[in-house]
Amino acid sequence: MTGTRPRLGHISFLNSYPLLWSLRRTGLLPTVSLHIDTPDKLSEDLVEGRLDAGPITVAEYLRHSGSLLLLPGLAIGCDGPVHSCNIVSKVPLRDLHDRPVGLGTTSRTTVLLAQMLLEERIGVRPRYTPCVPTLSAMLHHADAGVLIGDVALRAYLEDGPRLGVEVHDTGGLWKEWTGLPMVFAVWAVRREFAERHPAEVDELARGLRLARAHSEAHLDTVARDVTMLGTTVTPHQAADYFRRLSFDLTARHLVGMQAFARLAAERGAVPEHQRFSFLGAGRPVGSDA
Ligand SMILES: C=C(O[C@@H]1C=C(C(=O)O)C=C[C@H]1O)C(=O)O
Repeated sequence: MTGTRPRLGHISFLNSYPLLWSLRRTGLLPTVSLHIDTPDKLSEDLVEGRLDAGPITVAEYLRHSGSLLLLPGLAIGCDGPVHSCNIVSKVPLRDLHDRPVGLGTTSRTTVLLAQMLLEERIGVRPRYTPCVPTLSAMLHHADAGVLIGDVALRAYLEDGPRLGVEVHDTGGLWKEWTGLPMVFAVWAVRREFAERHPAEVDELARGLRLARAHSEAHLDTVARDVTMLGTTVTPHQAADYFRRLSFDLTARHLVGMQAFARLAAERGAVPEHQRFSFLGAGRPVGSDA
């Protein structure tokens, strides 16, 4: 890559380990400046211009879509239960009316989805409160909580059953409700950065898609390597988890994202009439990965 090294975000959760595993092997890593953080921070950094490109939680993308271009073929989503975007609860969800529910501060999309599910699907109106994203904090301060990432996965695999709390999978609940895939995060580049550095950004987008495809072709090997992260997740659990996640942004995922955008707009949580603008739309892009 010539001159500019794009400042690229990377999510510090297990869900993004396959991409990092591949970035190390497919040659893109030395051409970028990688910033690893939680999705809330990365989204804010991208919107405020401290990053040039990277993953952004869908709720924040919908709030700032005018200044961003989506990178095709990249997402963190699911088509059914995902195991790491959960409502954990001491009581059945239908008993949460007027009860405190903690919203984990690392999430912007799952916390919105959980509110839709609780209010529009289950029919309760809890009292929401922002909360440190750990299971113990949630259960200490509230009757239920919304958690994402590794702590949510651990709640599903170990802590929930051990502590006797219910773990409700928002990906699964969304699928039962709408029949659609759910997209939690997309990859985007700042529009003005893409206009100033078109060649670098095309190369970045192609390199990321190549890395995604490479990791998808080697998921069992990637899952075996998770033991090096010091996580309690076993390679078998990791392989199952990685296969639940959708890393591609397919036409069906976009339909799911549109449905989420509509419901979010009805609640006044994001602007109405979203148009998703992709990098390369309207002009020929070099060869595709
Ligand atoms: C599947 C996940 O997707 C995520 C959920 C996000 C959110 O709720 O805002 C943001 C980014 C992704 O990390 C997860 O975190 O486990």
